[in-house]
Formats: sequence, C-alpha cells, structure tokens
Amino acid sequence: MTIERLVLASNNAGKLRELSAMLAPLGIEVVTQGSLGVSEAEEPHPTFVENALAKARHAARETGLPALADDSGLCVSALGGKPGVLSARYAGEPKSDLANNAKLIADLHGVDDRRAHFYSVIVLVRSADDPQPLIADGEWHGEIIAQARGEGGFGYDPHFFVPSLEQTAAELAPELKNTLSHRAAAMRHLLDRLKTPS
Ligand SMILES: O=P(O)(O)OP(=O)(O)OP(=O)(O)OC[C@H]1O[C@@H](n2cnc3c(O)ncnc32)[C@H](O)[C@@H]1O
Ligand SMILES: [Mg+2]
Repeated sequence: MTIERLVLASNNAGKLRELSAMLAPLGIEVVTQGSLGVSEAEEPHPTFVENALAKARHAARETGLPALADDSGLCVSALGGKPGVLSARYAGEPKSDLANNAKLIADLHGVDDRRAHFYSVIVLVRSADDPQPLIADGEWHGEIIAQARGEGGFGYDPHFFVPSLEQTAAELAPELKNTLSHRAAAMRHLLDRLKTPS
C-alpha cells in the first residue's frame, strides 16, 4: 500500500503530537482533520476497534484522503476494565483530563489492586468504504498512583506509573513514551502491515 498523504482523524492534541512524531520518518504528508474542517465523529460503540474504524471512515469520507484513527483508553483491573472506551468522558461532559483523573483516583480510594493498562487500536483506511482496513493494537501495563507526577504526555499519564522505570508516563521523555506506549506498539504493528505488499 503506497500512501503519499493522510489525514489524522483525532481532535486530541496529545495524540496528534504522538502520532505525528511516529509517522514523521515515513515521508508521508500528514494533515490533521482539524486543519481540514472535519466535523466531530460519533463514537457510540462498545469496542475500541469499532470506534477507531468509525473515526477513520468519517475523516476519509469528509476529506477524500486516506485516514488514520486511534481509539484508546485506560482499563483498570479493580474497576472491571473501566474507564475503557469511555476514558475521554469518564467524568462526563465537557471532556476534562483533570476531572477524569480526579474521578479515577476517587474511585480507587482504599483499593489495593492498582493494576491498569492502556490500550490502543489504530486503524488506517485508504477510503471511507475501504473493504480492507489495516488494524493494529497495543497495550501498556502499569499501576495507578494517587499522587500525580510529571508534566508530559496527556490524559491519565500523570497517574500511570510504570514500575520497571519507576516513573509515570508523564515523567517520561516524549521520545521514550513514543517507543514504550500502547500507541507505539499499535503503530509498530500497523507499519509492519503497511510494508507488507497486498
Ligand atoms: O477521539 P479523538 O478525537 O482521537 O480524541 P479522544 O481524546 O476523544 O480519544 P479517545 O476517544 O480515543 O479517548 C481516549 C482517552 O483515553 C485516554 N488516553 C488514551 N491514550 C492515552 C495516553 O497515551 N496517555 C494518557 N491517557 C490516554 C485519554 O483520556 C483519552 O482522552
Ligand atoms: Mg474520542
């Protein structure tokens, strides 16, 4: 599959930064859906993969370009996998990282089991009705800590502690997060598939 230009189907500044950095070495021209005036896609589905597909198809339909979307979230063991697909709006509307983190920490008050993982599905469609979308996923395991640490990243990163590094995702240099994260793993798998002729 040869792609010269694609639209990033996300309105999340943190994600756009990370995805753009990961795609930079490929020599593909990357444009954000915001710069092309794409309307906000619905994300009504119970699974990450369905929401990622919906976002990618929507951006491809509105721009006529190949589109890449990420649907991701934080899955906390003691909360039965929540906030999961609802991670962006865990504390309700309007979306707020601060409010989401406050709710997460309140929900885990007094809970010993702090295990959690981030999950990302990245979907690439060549056109809105592409019958053969490229789909890849990745996970990143860690623990939720009550005290926020670090200024980097976005979303739940200040509370996502990686024991092997003794740092939160927000304390990691962006280049390091971009090699270790759920999104990095999904992107690696996707790019492997992209390189395979079909
Ligand atoms: O749908 P788009 O426009 O891409 O932006 P979004 O923020 O709504 O994205 P999602 O619907 O995929 O929701 C993902 C949420 O999961 C959280 N999240 C995902 N990846 C994360 C990461 O790398 N670090 C911290 N939080 C993350 C964060 O709260 C995101 O808002
Ligand atoms: Mg979203």
